Amino acid sequence: MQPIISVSNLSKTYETGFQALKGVDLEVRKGEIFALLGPNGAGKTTLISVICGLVNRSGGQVTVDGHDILTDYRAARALIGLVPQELTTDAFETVWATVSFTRGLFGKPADPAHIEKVLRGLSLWDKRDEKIVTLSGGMKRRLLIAKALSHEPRILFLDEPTAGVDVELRRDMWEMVRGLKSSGVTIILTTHYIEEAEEMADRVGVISEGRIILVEEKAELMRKLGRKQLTLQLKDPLDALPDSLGGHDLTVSDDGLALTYDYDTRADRTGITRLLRQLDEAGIRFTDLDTRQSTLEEIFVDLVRNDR
Ligand SMILES: Nc1ncnc2c1ncn2[C@@H]1O[C@H](COP(=O)(O)OP(=O)(O)OP(=O)(O)O)[C@@H](O)[C@H]1O
Repeated sequence: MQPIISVSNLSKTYETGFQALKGVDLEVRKGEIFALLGPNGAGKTTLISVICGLVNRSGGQVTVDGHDILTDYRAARALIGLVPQELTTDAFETVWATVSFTRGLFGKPADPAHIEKVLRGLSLWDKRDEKIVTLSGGMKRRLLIAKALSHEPRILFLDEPTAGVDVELRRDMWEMVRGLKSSGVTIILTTHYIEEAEEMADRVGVISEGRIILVEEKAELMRKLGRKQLTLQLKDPLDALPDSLGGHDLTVSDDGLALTYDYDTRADRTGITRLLRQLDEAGIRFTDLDTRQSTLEEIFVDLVRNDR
């Protein structure tokens, strides 16, 4: 599929000499939800700030729907809506005025019907005449999104959209993001919350210390890298593992009634057949069994650790 954003060999060194991006290559596909995951300070905000033209690159190239972000800045920027982490807007403006004004900044003609739709979609319609200072934290977050959508962008960046928001707002945001995707908007979100990527993303990119260490389809990522855990509920408690089972990655629960076996779904042999045979030979009976796939969180922690 045609990429809508292409980043190649992008680097960024801040004035302090700190190299926040080290040769990033990334393509975001049209219409997808792309989650950029990474620990604190990994370079997520720097990367999206460069793509949105807020921070100058030190090297490399970025195009947005074919427009170079430097030489063709206006065209590139007009396609993008950015929901930053914090609100930096005139506190004494009303909700309606600030969202309408933001649209104008992108050279778009006034369109009260669109602004109304955006405000209603974010439950801000009743607050349209209120001054920003009077809004709650959650309402301010909604306002940030309204501003970003005011000029009907084709690409929406959400920088840690749900950090510190309540469950209701998080749910509303996820619903809004799904709605935007179904209308063809490409969404890139940065997050610390793995469940957010797991819930929302089509693809996941992991960034660590200024480098993209992995880009994968979410489902593929979980399938390929996921470790699985097999838990056997034992008929009789086990005091200790018999020597014959010493070769397996096994743990006995404190009460001796559950045995867990960790295995790698990528391995040619998972060892399950052998394990079950050896259990039988050792006279260990079980009453139930289940398997559990690693979460994206576990995968992510593993990836970042291995990269060090
Ligand atoms: N203006 C700046 N000058 C110098 N260093 C900076 C500047 N902005 C960011 N950095 C450094 O660049 C690194 C990457 O920062 P960035 O904000 O991109 O990370 P992040 O992945 O978004 O982190 P977080 O999840 O904490 O928001 C950090 O070490 C940060 O201290």
